[in-house]
Amino acid sequence: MTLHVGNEVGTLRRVIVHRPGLEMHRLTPENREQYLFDEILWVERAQQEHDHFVQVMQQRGVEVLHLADLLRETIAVPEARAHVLDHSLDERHFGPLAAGAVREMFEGMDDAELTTYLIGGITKAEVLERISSPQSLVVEQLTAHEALMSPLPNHLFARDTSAWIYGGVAVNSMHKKARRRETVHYDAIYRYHPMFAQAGMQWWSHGIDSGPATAEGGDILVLGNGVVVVGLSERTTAQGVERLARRLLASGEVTAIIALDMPKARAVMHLDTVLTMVDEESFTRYVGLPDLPSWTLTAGDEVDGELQLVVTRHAPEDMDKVIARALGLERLRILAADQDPRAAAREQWDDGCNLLALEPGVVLAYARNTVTNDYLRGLGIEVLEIDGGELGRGRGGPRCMSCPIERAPL
Ligand SMILES: NC(=[NH2+])NCCC[C@H](N)C(=O)O
Repeated sequence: MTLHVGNEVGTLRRVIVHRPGLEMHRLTPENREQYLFDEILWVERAQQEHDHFVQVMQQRGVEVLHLADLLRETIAVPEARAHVLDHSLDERHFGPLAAGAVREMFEGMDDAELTTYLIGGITKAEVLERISSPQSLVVEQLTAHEALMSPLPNHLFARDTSAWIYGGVAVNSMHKKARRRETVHYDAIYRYHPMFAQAGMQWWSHGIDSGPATAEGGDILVLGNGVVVVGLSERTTAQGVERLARRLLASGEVTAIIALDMPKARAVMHLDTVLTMVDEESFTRYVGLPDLPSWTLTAGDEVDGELQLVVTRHAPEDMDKVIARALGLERLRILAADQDPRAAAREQWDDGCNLLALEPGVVLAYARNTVTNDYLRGLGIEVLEIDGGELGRGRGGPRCMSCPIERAPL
């Protein structure tokens, strides 16, 4: 089996997901916003919904890997364990007084326990159950149930933190502080986990040291035909796209990157909240999305060993044409149910456009978006539904909750 994602809709073979756990129990009405959730979750129900999500994929023959298993198996490698702790626990976060003692505490945990707290974060009270209080202003000023290490509830949205693009992986630098430590986990998994360490894939980016040059997987669509579409969004910056584009184009695996200039707003925080692919020529597109200006990036000359990029601007009204041309199509088939703008906005907010294709013309969707789903069915598309009443509270649907690592070619 090869790790390769050369398109958005070819038969999905292997995918990484994350089942909600301890980290979701950490969300409160006070902190949910800081953690990018619009509501707190009924965790047990969210887990049931997630189990169903996984089951639907498995029934279609998809091999589903769980982030927590991958992380646990990764930190079983001593070098990987040290790498994760080095990048998770430095004194900028814990202060010079507590950092040593906290590190020792984590080093003493077995792989399963360490995995739980790396993802779930740890409170002051949980630390003091294990070690006597270090002399530390950082620890001192927390109340018992405040987090000494923050939880990572957005690991649920596996799509964003790493993204497979053709024969390589981009380990992404995350825009929001609440998500930055997620990158450490994926970085370690792809470097050290036995499934990936010898796989020989390309690394399109090392988010762990990319800082403000952010790019997130929800903004990246691998169209096929050597083309990638990227959203310049609330989360993905032009700097991030340039860095990614340079490596992609230098490899020769990618011939063009189309960057769409998106509105910067929470409701459309990533491109896949408004545009996803359903089959080789069809896209669901949110009707409220205006035509966007775009740029095509292609390879230029090499100057002093560095590939220069050619940047070509396109007018908003050419958006679909630019994408169609790159795909070698006459035109795109744009799918958007006919409904009043408020109803359409409600379904977009509930991830009606955030579809995960399991094969061409077969998509996974939240059941609540009845108008969109019925409309797609009317066009002969097979829509597999899951409940997302709880899962959707952090604003993400089936596409966001999945990180494909292998898809069949078309
Ligand atoms: N690819 C996506 N649309 N991801 C949705 C991510 C939602 C998450 N709560 C965030 O704000 O980051």
